[in-house]
Amino acid sequence: MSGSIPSMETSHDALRDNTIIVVLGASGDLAKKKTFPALFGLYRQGFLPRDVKIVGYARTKMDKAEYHKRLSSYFKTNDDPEIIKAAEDFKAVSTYISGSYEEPEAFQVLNSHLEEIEAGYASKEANRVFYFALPPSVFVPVAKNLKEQCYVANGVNRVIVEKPFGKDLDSARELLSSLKEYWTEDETFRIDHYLGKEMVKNLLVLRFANIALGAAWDKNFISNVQITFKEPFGTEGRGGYFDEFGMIRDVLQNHLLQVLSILTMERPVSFSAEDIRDEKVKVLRSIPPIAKEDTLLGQYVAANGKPGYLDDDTVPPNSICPTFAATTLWIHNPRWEGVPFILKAGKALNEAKVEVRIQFKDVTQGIFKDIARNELVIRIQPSEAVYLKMNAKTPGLYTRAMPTEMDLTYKRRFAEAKIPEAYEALILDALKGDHSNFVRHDELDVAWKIFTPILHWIDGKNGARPRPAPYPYGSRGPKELEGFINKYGFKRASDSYVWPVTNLASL
Ligand SMILES: NC(=O)C1=CN([C@@H]2O[C@H](COP(=O)(O)OP(=O)(O)OC[C@H]3O[C@@H](n4cnc5c(N)ncnc54)[C@H](OP(=O)(O)O)[C@@H]3O)[C@@H](O)[C@H]2O)C=CC1
Ligand SMILES: O=C1O[C@H](COP(=O)(O)O)[C@@H](O)[C@H](O)[C@H]1O
Repeated sequence: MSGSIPSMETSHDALRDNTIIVVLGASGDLAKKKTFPALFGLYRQGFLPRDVKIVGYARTKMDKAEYHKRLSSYFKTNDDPEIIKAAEDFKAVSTYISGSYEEPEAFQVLNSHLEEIEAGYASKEANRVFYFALPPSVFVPVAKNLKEQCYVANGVNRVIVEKPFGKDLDSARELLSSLKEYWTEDETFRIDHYLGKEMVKNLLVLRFANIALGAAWDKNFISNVQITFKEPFGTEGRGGYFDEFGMIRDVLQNHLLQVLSILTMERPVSFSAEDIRDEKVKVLRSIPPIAKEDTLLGQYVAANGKPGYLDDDTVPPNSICPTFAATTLWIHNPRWEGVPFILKAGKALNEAKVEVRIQFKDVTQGIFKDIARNELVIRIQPSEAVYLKMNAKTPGLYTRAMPTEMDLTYKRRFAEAKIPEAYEALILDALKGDHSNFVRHDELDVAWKIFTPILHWIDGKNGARPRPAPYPYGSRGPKELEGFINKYGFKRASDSYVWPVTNLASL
């Protein structure tokens, strides 16, 4: 079939029936905001295995009615009878067990509950998928207890684990090796939810299915690349968690580095998980640890009636944790030598946006004076879009060039398409046994190697801790940002550029 990508569409170990999905930490924030809504979305669209059962597990004591009431509050039904009916059906296949994360006896109770469900299966095959919506402090005891008390011999067992995977290279290695004592790499699905985002998944196709783009994808044509994450809100009550990690561990070391690796890797031999991940690891290994000089840190302060980071009661007083970070990475390989990759992310900024901006080099001057550079912008969210900023003749009886764009805005081009939620896509991949969009152990190792020295410097491991530059809540970031980006050769578009539709609400 023209345009199909065969190895992406098939999978060897897809779970089609006799499957229980166990959500551990079912009372928590992630379960509420992402895991259960995604499971419900998949259930409603008929993507979960036939006769699936979903079991919640956490310490909080809840009876069935209370648990079901909670589940109902997690789903948006929009008063649509079809969705309301699906929510009732989903609750009918959902049960809850409360128990500790440390005690084997509690997991024996969970196992008995799972066996009761499985006793009703027509065949002996039984598959169990365990989703860790849990704080990392209990990852290891839960992994151990599940393996020792809840592992089935006559079927497939899988664990889906959430970040953070450690705080630096040593702690990540320790965590990985502890989990590996109980669960094999093949059974483990490490989520980085950016790998489930539609536009991130599109990067491979954009790059390798377009010969014109592929031909210009190197140091000969590209001047600099920015990968930007902006959130318009602060930590707002999550400061306790955030302060322990900071912006680099929260977003750059995982989400933005994943985007960078797909953007810069060589063409994989096939779309199989290992071929893709081999190439990602290879390019990441060509990146040396980030230098202090290539780093800009910031922390938001009160402005426009909004509180500063230090005004959040859950943040330790006088914290110098960065809520904004920009770092420049260099890839020492023949394709990318000398091209700066600027990764920047911040909380409490002026807008919500995640995008990749690839700025091409100047055209030869002579017939043109001060002509704008081409830029390829890949907007990951909100409102997925790809647009190429290019120069064109202004229509009329004179010859003048103006910057314009070729624009692929999804809502216009694919008006009828439903863009899946990242967690829906990833849970479905885990059920199919497809690891392509999950993080392999060696990817994680090399990612931490790149970031650990700069994180240790920020943590004050080798001397005084750097103070982040203040920036007002709702601004574009620290005032030093413009100079920071310009020093890597970025040239801002001239004032004559008319930006493409930015009123996303109108699309
Ligand atoms: N929330 C989010 O938006 C995101 C979260 N994540 C990751 O997902 C995982 C879960 O996050 P989240 O749901 O926010 O976490 P929560 O703090 O909500 O914890 C989940 C559940 O774990 C139990 N729990 C909480 N603290 C402890 C503790 N100290 N010891 C033992 N059990 C505890 C609680 O259940 P009970 O007391 O009932 O057992 C709680 O409901 C984390 O690894 C997080 O980093 C990743 C991306 C986004
Ligand atoms: O992992 C995280 O990601 C979210 C942003 O996710 P998005 O899908 O809304 O872009 C971020 O808010 C959070 O701090 C971080 O832990």
